[in-house]
Amino acid sequence: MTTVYDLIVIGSGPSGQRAAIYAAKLGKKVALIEMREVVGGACISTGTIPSKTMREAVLHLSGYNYKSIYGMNYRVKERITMADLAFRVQHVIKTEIDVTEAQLSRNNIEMLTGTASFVDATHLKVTNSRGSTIYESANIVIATGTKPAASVKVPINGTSIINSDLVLDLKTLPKTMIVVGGGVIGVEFTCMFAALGVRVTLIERRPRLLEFADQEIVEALSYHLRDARVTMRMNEEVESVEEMEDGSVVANLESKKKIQGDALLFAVGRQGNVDELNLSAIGVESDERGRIPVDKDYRTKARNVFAVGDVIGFPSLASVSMEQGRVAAARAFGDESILSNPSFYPYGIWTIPEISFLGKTEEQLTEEDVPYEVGVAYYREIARGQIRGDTTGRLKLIFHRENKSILGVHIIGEGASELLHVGQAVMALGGNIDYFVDTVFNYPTLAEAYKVAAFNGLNRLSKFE
Ligand SMILES: Cc1cc2nc3c(=O)[nH]c(=O)nc-3n(C[C@H](O)[C@H](O)[C@H](O)COP(=O)(O)OP(=O)(O)OC[C@H]3O[C@@H](n4cnc5c(N)ncnc54)[C@H](O)[C@@H]3O)c2cc1C
Ligand SMILES: NC(=O)c1ccc[n+]([C@@H]2O[C@H](COP(=O)([O-])OP(=O)(O)OC[C@H]3O[C@@H](n4cnc5c(N)ncnc54)[C@H](O)[C@@H]3O)[C@@H](O)[C@H]2O)c1
Repeated sequence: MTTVYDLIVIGSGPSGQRAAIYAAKLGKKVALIEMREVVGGACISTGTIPSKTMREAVLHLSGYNYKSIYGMNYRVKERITMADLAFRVQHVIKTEIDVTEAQLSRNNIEMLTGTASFVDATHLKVTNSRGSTIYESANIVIATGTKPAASVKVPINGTSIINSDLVLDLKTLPKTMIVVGGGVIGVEFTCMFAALGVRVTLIERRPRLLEFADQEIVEALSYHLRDARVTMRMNEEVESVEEMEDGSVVANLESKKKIQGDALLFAVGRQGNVDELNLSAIGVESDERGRIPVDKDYRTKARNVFAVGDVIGFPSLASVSMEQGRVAAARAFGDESILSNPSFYPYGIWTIPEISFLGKTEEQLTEEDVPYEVGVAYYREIARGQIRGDTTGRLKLIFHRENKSILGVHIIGEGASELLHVGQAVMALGGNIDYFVDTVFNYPTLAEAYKVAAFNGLNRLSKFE
């Protein structure tokens, strides 16, 4: 007898978990298929959680946040090892897995272990070491995520040539490191290794890093990278990578340059996990990056099959993936109550210093001929900035010149990702820049930067009145 469910979700990362839990809350019979031994997806095992925990350990042990107060030689631990970083990461991974398992279990979600593939649009085959079983469901959510993109010309060996899944497998901290790819992953790890004193060369084929972020903020980040002795090679493409006899690594660039380092991190994007799914059985095709096309409700061409999270492409964030999972599960059962607006989705980039933003960039607004003005607050003018020792951060508000509605919030500096949510709430609730002027903020806090930036912007406007 085939077991029948109301919803089957493939993949237990953030998007799959939220889809499964939302459907369970609607009283549906739900199963979650996961091919790994543990739940949580790339988010908990190899992506968000390990990298953000590693960053926290780097900041703490290197004393990074206090160097401007106690001097450049201040550090909590003299010789930081990869084992120091891995120790903290393993602890957080374990607790996150426990929390996730408990959530799934108390919502009565049935866990099926194995690799899922489509038989047709309502039947899935799940294969594990004990064999294959067929399950049936009227609705299916694909939440299979991504893996690091690979190249035959880059021999990943797990010791000196690695991808982001393998960073914590490095036995020792290299003295010099090559990072290929100036996207979020490449830049975040560049910052962490540079803060540990590693001399990093970052190679990016485009003219600038983090293309989707506001240019002024990226320029500020580039200043910090150079200050941390990072060499940036923009407009350069890595063609192949070689292991040398002495154990070092050489990146061969298309421009015929050769860059040598003790280790190389290959971070040139991600590839959707679609190979095992047998998508042709349901008439769905993925693109060359393994991304599955969907409509605004996350339905694929097979109308009862949804796809959410990284496997559908940009922005590929854990935060957004969770929301996509929730929306897809709701739509599968005709629930239109979730009114999620992608224009208010935030971006948090955990560089050092961190960057966070939402809404439009100055470049986008210029392109769209929107009349805007900008208000900026520098952390060095904010008492909390001085107290925390971050005097280089800044918060930029972009607002409409005529109705003063907020069009974008862009922050670089300590606490940026948390601080952004103040601007997000005001934007989402339809407030304008006057809100910040008329509101009393706790003092001394970084949130005060909103008020300073609003005054700065309004002062610029008043020059035209
Ligand atoms: C290094 C790194 C750092 C990141 N940092 C951040 C961050 O700071 N903030 C942020 O918001 N996002 C961050 N992200 C992105 C975030 O991790 C992803 O957006 C998120 O994990 C996507 O969730 P998902 O549910 O789509 O897929 P995943 O988390 O990838 O989970 C997919 C699951 O599906 C399973 N699966 C795949 N195929 C099958 C199959 N056929 N059968 C059964 N199971 C299958 C996989 O085993 C996996 O467990 C980071 C990513 C990386 C790589
Ligand atoms: N803080 C966060 O939210 C966070 C953190 C990490 C990852 N992520 C997600 O993970 C996803 C993947 O990140 P990513 O950085 O791997 O991918 P990406 O696609 O964002 O960046 C890859 C970069 O590598 C460059 N590149 C490609 N081939 C190259 C070559 N041969 N030589 C030199 N440069 C080359 C590309 O031009 C691009 O800028 C992102 O979409 C991101 O949303 C999010």
